Amino acid sequence: MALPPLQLKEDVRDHLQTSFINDQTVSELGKHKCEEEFLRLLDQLGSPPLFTTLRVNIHNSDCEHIIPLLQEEINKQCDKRGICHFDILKHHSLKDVVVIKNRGPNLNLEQSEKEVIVDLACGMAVLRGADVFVQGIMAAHPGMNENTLVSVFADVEGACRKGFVKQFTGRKIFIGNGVAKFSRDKIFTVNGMRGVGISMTHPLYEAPCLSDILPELVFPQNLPSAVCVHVLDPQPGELVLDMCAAPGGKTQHIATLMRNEGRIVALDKVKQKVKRVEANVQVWGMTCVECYAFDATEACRDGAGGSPPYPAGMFDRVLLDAPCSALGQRPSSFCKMTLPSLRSFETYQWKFFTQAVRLLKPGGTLVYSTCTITMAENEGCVAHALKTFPNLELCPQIPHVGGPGRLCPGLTADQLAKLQRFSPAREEGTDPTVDNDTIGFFIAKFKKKS
Ligand SMILES: C[S@@+](CC[C@H](N)C(=O)[O-])C[C@H]1O[C@@H](n2cnc3c(N)ncnc32)[C@H](O)[C@@H]1O
Repeated sequence: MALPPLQLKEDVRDHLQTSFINDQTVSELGKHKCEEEFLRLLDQLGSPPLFTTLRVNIHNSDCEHIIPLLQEEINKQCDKRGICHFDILKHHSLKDVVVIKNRGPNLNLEQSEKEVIVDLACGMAVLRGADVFVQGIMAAHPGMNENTLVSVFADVEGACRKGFVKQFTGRKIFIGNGVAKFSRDKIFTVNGMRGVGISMTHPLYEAPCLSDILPELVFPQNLPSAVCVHVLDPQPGELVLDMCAAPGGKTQHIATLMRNEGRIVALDKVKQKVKRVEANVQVWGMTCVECYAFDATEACRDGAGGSPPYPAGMFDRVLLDAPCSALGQRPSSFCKMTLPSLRSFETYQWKFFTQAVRLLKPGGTLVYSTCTITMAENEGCVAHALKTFPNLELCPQIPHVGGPGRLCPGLTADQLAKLQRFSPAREEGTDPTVDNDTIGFFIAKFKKKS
């Protein structure tokens, strides 16, 4: 293993393990297999997916036109970095997704004694193809000048102080080699330094760097997020609510599938983040979206009007891409979350869920999704929803490229088959594919009975 498994606080890990290795899973697979699967899951979460996916703008163009343009941009980038080109292919079933196979891990890289330490978020972005931006650099070897070859490490536990001079001996992981764009002095003494600080010429994992590539034509997005909006299946002319919209990737996708016809209400609690949603829909020329900074747990109020809150029974479709513990994100080396904060998501999500059900028209569609792996935030939430709201019916999903829901109390085999869980712990011996080597993600689709 080139990278260590995801490290969790002990009680969080125990909690997860107990819910994963439950009576149902043990009787189906046996305890040993369940334990192995859990370890595989933590291993995979520690490494980046081997595929990069981008959603393309099929409102103004199509894959046939966009792939050559994208190929040209990415080839230029590869030539600049001195790495081989990547092939870009259409996804086998999603008409608006293209796929790039990354490379790695490169286990033959020699490490330089000139080390650069970057913060964990920066390190995780590098593992998915980014360069090191100056803001992410925590420490650098005193002999680092412009064009010095350096080895880059991520500070796993956030223990390195900015500008630390000696060699950092805390927990760190090697993420590749690169060339410094500035001297150490400049990075730590000149105010307001920005831009690429280390160009990653030999990263542990090679993937294209996608920031700002053809923003009006492509949107880098994890595959399950794109699947989620296809499952919602919004139609031109409908009234759709995106309850937790920022940064707006799914809002942009909903607008595209609606061919910019109809009305989408996009809410997010954080005002600054709402600007990102606006920018992401504008860059694709979408004008059917209204964005509001609003607390979606209070989005339904009788007698309300044209801006939030809204009256019950108003929306044709609701997407609840809920705030969650985000334990499906990859790569992820270390999670500081405590057990009480992990557990707090279940109650928080329920507040959104009850509002979503009220806001939906009879006959309307609700899609609930998370980017986490816990049972309580996923299958547990669905079981609770079906018990609480007899007027909700669980629906099959199209497309269904992930696996079924995970065995748990309260859901039948038929119901689990209607859920879509993307689990990075793919079965032992199976090759990674774009559909099984993803972030951890969960989708449930409901219909409100008339
Ligand atoms: C999983 S992210 C949504 C990602 C988004 N759907 C996308 O695809 O780009 C969850 C979002 O919920 C927002 N959020 C958290 N609490 C909220 C609340 N009470 N009301 C509305 N949005 C909230 C967060 O700010 C965050 O942007």
